Amino acid sequence: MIKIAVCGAAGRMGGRIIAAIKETDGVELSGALDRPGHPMVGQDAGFNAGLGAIGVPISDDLNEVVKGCDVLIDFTTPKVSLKNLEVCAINKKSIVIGSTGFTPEERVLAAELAKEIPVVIAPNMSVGVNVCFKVLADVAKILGEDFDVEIVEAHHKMKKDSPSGTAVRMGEVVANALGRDYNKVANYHREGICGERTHEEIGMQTIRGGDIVGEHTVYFIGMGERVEITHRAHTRDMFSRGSVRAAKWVVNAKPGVWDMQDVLGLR
Ligand SMILES: NC(=O)c1ccc[n+]([C@@H]2O[C@H](COP(=O)([O-])OP(=O)(O)OC[C@H]3O[C@@H](n4cnc5c(N)ncnc54)[C@H](O)[C@@H]3O)[C@@H](O)[C@H]2O)c1
Ligand SMILES: O=C(O)C1=N[C@H](C(=O)O)CCC1
Repeated sequence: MIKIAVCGAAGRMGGRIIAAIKETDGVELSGALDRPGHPMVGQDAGFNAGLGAIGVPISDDLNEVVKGCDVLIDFTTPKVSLKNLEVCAINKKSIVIGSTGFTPEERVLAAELAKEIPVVIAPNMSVGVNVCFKVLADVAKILGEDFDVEIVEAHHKMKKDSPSGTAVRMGEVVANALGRDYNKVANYHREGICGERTHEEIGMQTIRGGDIVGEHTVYFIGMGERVEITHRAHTRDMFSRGSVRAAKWVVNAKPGVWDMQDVLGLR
């Protein structure tokens, strides 16, 4: 039985991950963690999952929760995830990180901390989005330089980072396939007389509102036709099931940073 602890247990994803652990064979919830001072600390973790009491209280003691697990699933913020990664490395535990909004410097630090333990970091744990990542590279290569690339994403109004981690990854996949440097060609802002679109840029547009779970469209726009690749999430459950699948996979992986392409065998 693989012992999984969940960090961010009082959050939107935390509740769904606890529910996914409960429905999955071969795993058990060993601990649940949220930030010191959160009103749900001390309460049973099953309530946020809609399960009623399951006998695992939400703790604010990171070291104790990590010591009691084989793998930590963490959906919080980049800064919290880096701290969790450090504590997992000290205790030789695996970790699955779903938090988004990492800066390039934070990604380097994560890779440094992952030298001793296996780590999955993925901006999107759904099978559908990961298939999109794979086909986007092929589509970009086939359509080539004659098509302009624009990415539009939409999420709920509580989301803190922008653009989404998934949209950034889609931009990186397309830029790599076209031999461009994503950080140089991403255009996050158009306003006023900003001039014609450059050939190489990848436009990134963000919509925030209500309870949208997550939608991403990559547009390949040519003269006379366009191709659109869209993914729409209906619930958070395929992110949470993906994170449990990653947790079962990562406990047998070699040290280093992996992502869902590795977990799903899509590389
Ligand atoms: N990879 C994916 O598939 C995927 C899917 C959905 C969301 N996300 C990402 O997951 C993250 C969380 O999303 P959410 O909608 O659940 O957010 P949320 O705000 O509902 O939940 C985050 C939780 O983390 C807790 N937290 C904050 N600081 C903490 C600390 N120091 N220790 C322990 N817990 C702490 C918060 O109290 C909160 O309960 C975001 O970065 C989001 O973009 C990723
Ligand atoms: O709800 C969120 O927040 C989501 N974040 C991820 C991202 O930033 O790509 C995945 C989709 C949901």
